[in-house]
Amino acid sequence: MSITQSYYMDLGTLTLEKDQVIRKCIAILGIRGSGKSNTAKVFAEELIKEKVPLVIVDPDGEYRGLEAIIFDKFNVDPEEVVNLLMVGKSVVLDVNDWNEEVFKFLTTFFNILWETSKIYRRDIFVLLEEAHEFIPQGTRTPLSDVLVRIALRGRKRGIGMILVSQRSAKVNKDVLTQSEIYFLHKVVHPVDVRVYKEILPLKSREIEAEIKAMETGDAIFYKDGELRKVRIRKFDEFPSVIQSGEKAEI
Ligand SMILES: Nc1ncnc2c1ncn2[C@@H]1O[C@H](COP(=O)(O)OP(=O)(O)OP(=O)(O)O)[C@@H](O)[C@H]1O
Repeated sequence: MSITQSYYMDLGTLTLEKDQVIRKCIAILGIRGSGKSNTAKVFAEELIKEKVPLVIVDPDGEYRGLEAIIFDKFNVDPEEVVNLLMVGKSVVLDVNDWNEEVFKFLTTFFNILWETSKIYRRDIFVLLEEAHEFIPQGTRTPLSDVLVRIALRGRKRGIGMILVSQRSAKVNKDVLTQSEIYFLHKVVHPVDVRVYKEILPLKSREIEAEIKAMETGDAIFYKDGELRKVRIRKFDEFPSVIQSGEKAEI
């Protein structure tokens, strides 16, 4: 007798099939403390369980406890890190100490990832925490250029993207409006509420009422015209199986 593999991602009151999410662009938005990083971590954890590796760009050192290799020094060959992804390992790039070296590393890394995925295609995800910092609206850098290209054209090469941001209005508009799945946590600022009004097919009053009632972990889930209020489960910071919680040395 064989054990059937589960292809379902358990996110709390929401269950998604892996095939519904791979190669998609997913936006997770909300104010500080609304639970968006928790949502992103739960999502990442479920992808890893389904053998879909991620590269997580983490400016706040929040992505501990995942089955992933953590880099916080960038004197490594970016190609080697791309190769880890291509063999199915997830990677956290802890970019807390932001400087020119990190910027160059990320730019080179994502360009190599883009080129490699043309030849050696496998389903992977790029997760950008504080996405407005990397793909801002109205400003271009060599890094934002390659990330926007991946977000908009990555699907054909197997690359999905997860954007996490507390400043919806400051994220590159093309990428945000072309996202295919949204987790919209609480927002307060009228500029960010307006972004939700552009995304959701609801009346302004309805959106305002929904947002007002939201608590930490609550989100509006929106995908292919389907709209649901969901509650995301809490990420377990200390899972029983940690393959690599230490700093990476390669
Ligand atoms: N679904 C949830 N159930 C229970 N607790 C949650 C949930 N989501 C988040 N929390 C808790 O709320 C706090 C804030 O969560 P989180 O860091 O995910 O928010 P955030 O929106 O990403 O904030 P920030 O922008 O500051 O990172 C954390 O202590 C987290 O454990």
